[in-house]
Amino acid sequence: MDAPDSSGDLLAHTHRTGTGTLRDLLSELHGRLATMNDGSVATYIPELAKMDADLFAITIVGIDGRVLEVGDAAQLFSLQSMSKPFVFGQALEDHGREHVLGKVNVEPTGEAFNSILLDEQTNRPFNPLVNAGAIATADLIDGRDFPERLTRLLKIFERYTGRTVHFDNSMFYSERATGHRNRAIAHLMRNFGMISDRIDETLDLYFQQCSIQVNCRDLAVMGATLANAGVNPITGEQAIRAEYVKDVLSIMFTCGMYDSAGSWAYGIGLPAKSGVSGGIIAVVPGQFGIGVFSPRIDARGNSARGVAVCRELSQRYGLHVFEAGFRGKTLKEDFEN
Ligand SMILES: NC(=O)CC[C@H](N)C(=O)O
Repeated sequence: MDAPDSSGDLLAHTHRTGTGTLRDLLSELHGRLATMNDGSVATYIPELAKMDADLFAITIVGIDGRVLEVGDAAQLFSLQSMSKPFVFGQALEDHGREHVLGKVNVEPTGEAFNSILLDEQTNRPFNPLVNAGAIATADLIDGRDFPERLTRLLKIFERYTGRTVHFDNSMFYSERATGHRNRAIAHLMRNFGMISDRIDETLDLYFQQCSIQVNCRDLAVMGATLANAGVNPITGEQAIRAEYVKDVLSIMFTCGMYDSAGSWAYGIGLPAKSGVSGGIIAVVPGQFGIGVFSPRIDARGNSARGVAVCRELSQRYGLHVFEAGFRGKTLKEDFEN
Protein backbone atom coordinates (compact mmCIF):
# COMPACT_ATOMS: atom_id res chain seq x y z
CA MET A 1 0.00 0.00 0.00
CA ASP A 2 1.44 3.34 -0.95
CA ALA A 3 0.79 6.01 1.57
CA PRO A 4 1.77 9.64 1.60
CA ASP A 5 4.25 11.00 4.08
CA SER A 6 2.24 12.36 6.98
CA SER A 7 5.16 13.56 8.96
CA GLY A 8 5.48 17.22 8.06
CA ASP A 9 3.36 18.71 10.82
CA LEU A 10 4.99 16.65 13.53
CA LEU A 11 8.54 17.12 12.39
CA ALA A 12 8.12 20.87 12.39
CA HIS A 13 8.05 20.61 16.18
CA THR A 14 10.70 18.02 16.68
CA HIS A 15 14.35 18.13 16.72
CA ARG A 16 16.19 15.10 15.50
CA THR A 17 19.10 13.77 17.37
CA GLY A 18 21.98 11.49 16.81
CA THR A 19 24.97 11.61 14.61
CA GLY A 20 26.88 9.38 16.99
CA THR A 21 26.94 5.87 18.33
CA LEU A 22 23.25 5.24 18.59
CA ARG A 23 22.52 6.28 15.02
CA ASP A 24 25.31 3.98 13.83
CA LEU A 25 23.98 1.19 16.01
CA LEU A 26 20.43 1.61 14.72
CA SER A 27 21.62 1.76 11.11
CA GLU A 28 23.66 -1.40 11.60
CA LEU A 29 20.75 -3.17 13.31
CA HIS A 30 18.35 -2.02 10.60
CA GLY A 31 20.68 -3.15 7.82
CA ARG A 32 21.32 -6.52 9.41
CA LEU A 33 17.72 -7.34 10.31
CA ALA A 34 16.48 -6.14 6.91
CA THR A 35 17.86 -9.41 5.55
CA MET A 36 15.88 -11.46 8.09
CA ASN A 37 12.76 -12.62 6.33
CA ASP A 38 11.08 -14.71 9.02
CA GLY A 39 7.31 -14.47 9.26
CA SER A 40 4.87 -13.14 6.69
CA VAL A 41 2.44 -10.31 6.11
CA ALA A 42 -0.98 -10.94 7.70
CA THR A 43 -3.61 -11.85 5.13
CA TYR A 44 -6.69 -12.65 7.21
CA ILE A 45 -7.78 -9.04 6.79
CA PRO A 46 -7.58 -8.77 2.98
CA GLU A 47 -6.48 -5.13 3.02
CA LEU A 48 -3.49 -5.94 5.25
CA ALA A 49 -2.14 -8.34 2.65
CA LYS A 50 -1.41 -5.41 0.33
CA MET A 51 1.41 -4.07 2.51
CA ASP A 52 4.96 -4.28 1.14
CA ALA A 53 6.63 -6.97 3.27
CA ASP A 54 10.07 -5.36 3.08
CA LEU A 55 9.22 -2.05 4.75
CA PHE A 56 11.20 -1.57 7.92
CA ALA A 57 11.62 1.33 10.33
CA ILE A 58 12.90 1.94 13.84
CA THR A 59 12.23 5.15 15.79
CA ILE A 60 13.24 6.15 19.32
CA VAL A 61 11.72 9.23 20.96
CA GLY A 62 13.02 10.60 24.25
CA ILE A 63 10.86 12.19 26.91
CA ASP A 64 12.60 15.44 25.92
CA GLY A 65 10.94 15.10 22.49
CA ARG A 66 14.06 14.24 20.53
CA VAL A 67 13.63 11.79 17.69
CA LEU A 68 16.06 9.28 16.25
CA GLU A 69 14.90 7.13 13.36
CA VAL A 70 16.10 4.87 10.59
CA GLY A 71 14.33 3.30 7.61
CA ASP A 72 10.79 3.86 6.37
CA ALA A 73 9.74 5.91 9.40
CA ALA A 74 7.09 7.97 7.61
CA GLN A 75 5.29 5.04 5.92
CA LEU A 76 1.66 4.86 7.01
CA PHE A 77 0.06 1.62 8.20
CA SER A 78 -2.88 0.68 10.39
CA LEU A 79 -2.63 0.73 14.15
CA GLN A 80 -4.50 -2.56 14.66
CA SER A 81 -4.06 -3.95 18.18
CA MET A 82 -1.62 -1.22 19.15
CA SER A 83 -4.75 0.92 19.60
CA LYS A 84 -6.01 -1.25 22.45
CA PRO A 85 -4.05 0.01 25.49
CA PHE A 86 -4.89 3.61 24.64
CA VAL A 87 -8.62 2.93 24.42
CA PHE A 88 -8.39 1.10 27.76
CA GLY A 89 -6.80 4.27 29.20
CA GLN A 90 -9.67 6.38 27.90
CA ALA A 91 -12.24 3.97 29.38
CA LEU A 92 -10.52 4.33 32.76
CA GLU A 93 -10.65 8.11 32.52
CA ASP A 94 -14.31 8.08 31.53
CA HIS A 95 -15.59 5.47 33.97
CA GLY A 96 -12.97 4.85 36.67
CA ARG A 97 -11.23 1.60 37.60
CA GLU A 98 -14.06 -0.11 39.36
CA HIS A 99 -16.51 0.13 36.49
CA VAL A 100 -13.98 -0.78 33.81
CA LEU A 101 -12.64 -3.76 35.74
CA GLY A 102 -16.21 -4.97 36.13
CA LYS A 103 -16.30 -5.34 32.32
CA VAL A 104 -12.80 -6.56 31.60
CA ASN A 105 -10.23 -8.42 33.69
CA VAL A 106 -6.46 -7.85 33.71
CA GLU A 107 -5.23 -11.46 33.46
CA PRO A 108 -2.88 -12.62 30.69
CA THR A 109 -4.52 -15.38 28.64
CA GLY A 110 -1.61 -17.29 27.19
CA GLU A 111 -4.03 -17.49 24.25
CA ALA A 112 -4.04 -15.97 20.80
CA PHE A 113 -5.19 -12.37 20.27
CA ASN A 114 -8.50 -13.47 18.78
CA SER A 115 -9.28 -16.00 21.51
CA ILE A 116 -12.96 -16.44 22.09
CA LEU A 117 -12.50 -17.43 25.76
CA LEU A 118 -14.17 -15.48 28.54
CA ASP A 119 -13.48 -15.89 32.26
CA GLU A 120 -15.86 -18.67 33.32
CA GLN A 121 -16.62 -17.26 36.74
CA THR A 122 -17.32 -13.65 35.85
CA ASN A 123 -17.90 -13.86 32.07
CA ARG A 124 -15.44 -11.01 31.61
CA PRO A 125 -12.89 -11.03 28.80
CA PHE A 126 -9.45 -11.83 30.22
CA ASN A 127 -7.77 -8.49 29.51
CA PRO A 128 -8.21 -5.32 27.42
CA LEU A 129 -5.56 -6.36 24.88
CA VAL A 130 -7.16 -9.48 23.44
CA ASN A 131 -9.86 -8.71 20.89
CA ALA A 132 -12.69 -9.58 23.31
CA GLY A 133 -11.42 -7.17 25.95
CA ALA A 134 -10.74 -4.48 23.38
CA ILE A 135 -14.28 -4.72 22.05
CA ALA A 136 -15.53 -4.42 25.66
CA THR A 137 -13.42 -1.28 26.19
CA ALA A 138 -14.51 0.20 22.83
CA ASP A 139 -18.07 -0.22 24.10
CA LEU A 140 -17.12 2.06 27.01
CA ILE A 141 -16.21 4.97 24.71
CA ASP A 142 -19.12 7.26 25.36
CA GLY A 143 -20.76 10.02 23.38
CA ARG A 144 -24.27 11.28 22.64
CA ASP A 145 -24.33 9.46 19.34
CA PHE A 146 -22.06 7.42 17.10
CA PRO A 147 -20.31 10.41 15.43
CA GLU A 148 -19.45 11.82 18.85
CA ARG A 149 -18.10 8.45 19.98
CA LEU A 150 -15.96 8.24 16.85
CA THR A 151 -14.70 11.81 17.30
CA ARG A 152 -13.75 11.04 20.90
CA LEU A 153 -11.98 7.88 19.77
CA LEU A 154 -9.90 9.76 17.19
CA LYS A 155 -9.09 12.49 19.73
CA ILE A 156 -7.41 9.92 21.98
CA PHE A 157 -4.90 9.19 19.23
CA GLU A 158 -4.49 12.85 18.30
CA ARG A 159 -3.34 13.57 21.84
CA TYR A 160 -0.86 10.69 21.82
CA THR A 161 0.54 11.30 18.33
CA GLY A 162 0.38 15.08 18.42
CA ARG A 163 -1.20 15.32 14.98
CA THR A 164 -4.47 14.89 13.16
CA VAL A 165 -5.23 11.21 12.60
CA HIS A 166 -7.57 9.51 10.15
CA PHE A 167 -8.70 5.98 9.74
CA ASP A 168 -8.11 4.11 6.52
CA ASN A 169 -11.53 3.54 5.05
CA SER A 170 -10.51 0.57 2.91
CA MET A 171 -8.97 -1.12 5.94
CA PHE A 172 -12.08 -0.40 7.98
CA TYR A 173 -14.41 -1.90 5.37
CA SER A 174 -12.11 -4.84 4.86
CA GLU A 175 -12.14 -5.63 8.59
CA ARG A 176 -15.83 -5.00 8.90
CA ALA A 177 -16.67 -7.30 6.00
CA THR A 178 -14.52 -10.16 7.23
CA GLY A 179 -14.61 -9.75 11.03
CA HIS A 180 -17.01 -12.61 11.73
CA ARG A 181 -14.99 -13.88 14.63
CA ASN A 182 -14.95 -10.44 16.30
CA ARG A 183 -18.69 -10.18 15.65
CA ALA A 184 -19.22 -13.56 17.31
CA ILE A 185 -17.11 -12.49 20.30
CA ALA A 186 -19.17 -9.30 20.65
CA HIS A 187 -22.47 -11.20 20.59
CA LEU A 188 -21.18 -13.68 23.14
CA MET A 189 -20.25 -10.79 25.42
CA ARG A 190 -23.67 -9.20 24.85
CA ASN A 191 -25.24 -12.48 25.91
CA PHE A 192 -23.37 -12.22 29.23
CA GLY A 193 -24.24 -8.56 29.70
CA MET A 194 -20.60 -7.48 29.34
CA ILE A 195 -21.33 -4.99 26.57
CA SER A 196 -24.34 -2.81 25.77
CA ASP A 197 -26.95 -3.27 23.03
CA ARG A 198 -25.16 -1.01 20.56
CA ILE A 199 -23.17 -4.01 19.29
CA ASP A 200 -22.83 -2.95 15.64
CA GLU A 201 -21.77 0.57 16.58
CA THR A 202 -19.21 -0.73 19.03
CA LEU A 203 -17.82 -3.17 16.47
CA ASP A 204 -17.55 -0.32 13.97
CA LEU A 205 -15.65 1.72 16.55
CA TYR A 206 -13.38 -1.23 17.21
CA PHE A 207 -12.70 -1.76 13.49
CA GLN A 208 -12.11 1.98 13.15
CA GLN A 209 -9.60 2.15 15.97
CA CYS A 210 -7.73 -0.76 14.33
CA SER A 211 -7.78 1.11 10.99
CA ILE A 212 -6.25 4.36 12.24
CA GLN A 213 -3.25 5.28 10.12
CA VAL A 214 0.04 5.95 11.83
CA ASN A 215 3.71 5.81 10.98
CA CYS A 216 6.63 4.40 12.96
CA ARG A 217 7.41 7.79 14.44
CA ASP A 218 3.88 8.02 15.79
CA LEU A 219 4.38 4.69 17.56
CA ALA A 220 7.48 5.98 19.29
CA VAL A 221 5.80 9.27 20.25
CA MET A 222 2.84 7.33 21.70
CA GLY A 223 5.26 5.18 23.69
CA ALA A 224 7.24 8.22 24.84
CA THR A 225 3.99 9.80 26.05
CA LEU A 226 3.40 6.79 28.30
CA ALA A 227 7.06 6.95 29.37
CA ASN A 228 6.53 10.62 30.25
CA ALA A 229 3.67 10.29 32.77
CA GLY A 230 1.06 10.72 30.04
CA VAL A 231 2.41 14.01 28.63
CA ASN A 232 3.17 14.02 24.90
CA PRO A 233 6.84 15.12 24.87
CA ILE A 234 6.44 16.94 21.57
CA THR A 235 3.25 18.91 22.12
CA GLY A 236 3.27 19.05 25.93
CA GLU A 237 -0.34 17.89 25.96
CA GLN A 238 -1.57 15.53 28.68
CA ALA A 239 -2.82 12.56 26.65
CA ILE A 240 -3.93 10.51 29.65
CA ARG A 241 -4.18 11.40 33.32
CA ALA A 242 -0.93 10.44 35.06
CA GLU A 243 -2.76 8.26 37.60
CA TYR A 244 -3.81 5.81 34.86
CA VAL A 245 -0.44 5.45 33.14
CA LYS A 246 0.52 2.59 35.42
CA ASP A 247 -2.70 0.74 34.59
CA VAL A 248 -1.91 0.93 30.89
CA LEU A 249 1.76 0.00 31.27
CA SER A 250 0.95 -2.92 33.58
CA ILE A 251 -1.35 -4.59 31.10
CA MET A 252 1.10 -3.91 28.29
CA PHE A 253 3.80 -5.59 30.37
CA THR A 254 1.74 -8.68 31.16
CA CYS A 255 -0.55 -9.00 28.10
CA GLY A 256 0.83 -6.85 25.28
CA MET A 257 2.42 -9.63 23.25
CA TYR A 258 -0.37 -12.22 23.49
CA ASP A 259 0.78 -15.80 23.79
CA SER A 260 4.40 -14.73 23.92
CA ALA A 261 3.77 -12.15 26.68
CA GLY A 262 5.59 -14.32 29.23
CA SER A 263 8.78 -14.84 27.26
CA TRP A 264 8.69 -11.18 26.20
CA ALA A 265 8.44 -9.98 29.82
CA TYR A 266 11.16 -12.41 30.86
CA GLY A 267 13.63 -11.79 28.07
CA ILE A 268 12.97 -8.21 26.93
CA GLY A 269 11.22 -6.83 29.98
CA LEU A 270 9.49 -3.74 28.62
CA PRO A 271 5.79 -2.83 28.49
CA ALA A 272 4.90 -3.18 24.82
CA LYS A 273 2.10 -3.68 22.34
CA SER A 274 2.14 -5.29 18.93
CA GLY A 275 -0.32 -5.15 16.05
CA VAL A 276 -0.87 -7.51 13.11
CA SER A 277 0.09 -4.72 10.71
CA GLY A 278 3.66 -5.29 11.95
CA GLY A 279 4.17 -2.48 14.44
CA ILE A 280 5.42 -2.68 18.01
CA ILE A 281 5.29 0.10 20.60
CA ALA A 282 7.69 -0.43 23.50
CA VAL A 283 8.07 1.84 26.51
CA VAL A 284 11.16 2.45 28.62
CA PRO A 285 9.40 4.05 31.60
CA GLY A 286 10.62 7.52 32.46
CA GLN A 287 12.90 7.58 29.40
CA PHE A 288 11.89 6.54 25.89
CA GLY A 289 9.27 5.31 23.49
CA ILE A 290 10.44 2.84 20.85
CA GLY A 291 8.51 2.19 17.63
CA VAL A 292 9.35 -0.57 15.18
CA PHE A 293 7.53 -1.32 11.95
CA SER A 294 8.07 -4.41 9.80
CA PRO A 295 5.00 -6.18 8.41
CA ARG A 296 6.33 -9.76 8.51
CA ILE A 297 4.67 -11.22 11.59
CA ASP A 298 5.37 -14.46 13.42
CA ALA A 299 2.85 -17.18 14.26
CA ARG A 300 1.73 -15.21 17.32
CA GLY A 301 0.96 -12.03 15.43
CA ASN A 302 4.08 -10.10 16.50
CA SER A 303 6.46 -8.44 14.03
CA ALA A 304 9.44 -10.82 13.70
CA ARG A 305 11.99 -8.07 13.06
CA GLY A 306 10.24 -5.87 15.63
CA VAL A 307 10.76 -8.46 18.35
CA ALA A 308 14.40 -8.88 17.28
CA VAL A 309 15.03 -5.10 17.40
CA CYS A 310 13.54 -4.80 20.88
CA ARG A 311 15.49 -7.80 22.13
CA GLU A 312 18.80 -6.39 20.87
CA LEU A 313 18.15 -2.90 22.26
CA SER A 314 17.02 -4.30 25.60
CA GLN A 315 20.08 -6.54 25.94
CA ARG A 316 22.59 -4.00 24.71
CA TYR A 317 21.36 -1.21 26.99
CA GLY A 318 20.05 -3.21 29.95
CA LEU A 319 16.51 -1.89 29.39
CA HIS A 320 14.67 -4.71 31.21
CA VAL A 321 12.57 -2.94 33.86
CA PHE A 322 13.98 -5.24 36.55
CA GLU A 323 17.58 -4.97 35.39
CA ALA A 324 19.81 -4.46 38.40
CA GLY A 325 23.37 -5.29 37.43
CA PHE A 326 23.84 -3.40 34.17
CA ARG A 327 27.23 -1.73 33.91
CA GLY A 328 27.43 -0.70 30.25
CA LYS A 329 26.72 2.60 28.58
CA THR A 330 23.04 3.46 28.86
CA LEU A 331 20.65 4.22 26.03
CA LYS A 332 20.25 7.70 27.52
CA GLU A 333 24.01 8.35 27.26
CA ASP A 334 24.16 7.15 23.66
CA PHE A 335 20.96 9.01 22.75
CA GLU A 336 22.41 12.28 23.94
CA ASN A 337 25.62 12.00 21.97
N1 LIG B 1 -3.58 -8.42 16.80
C1 LIG B 1 -4.17 -7.50 16.10
O1 LIG B 1 -3.56 -6.51 15.71
C2 LIG B 1 -5.60 -7.80 15.75
C3 LIG B 1 -6.44 -6.61 15.36
C4 LIG B 1 -7.40 -6.90 14.24
N2 LIG B 1 -8.08 -5.71 13.86
C5 LIG B 1 -8.41 -7.96 14.64
O2 LIG B 1 -9.36 -7.62 15.27
O3 LIG B 1 -8.30 -9.12 14.34
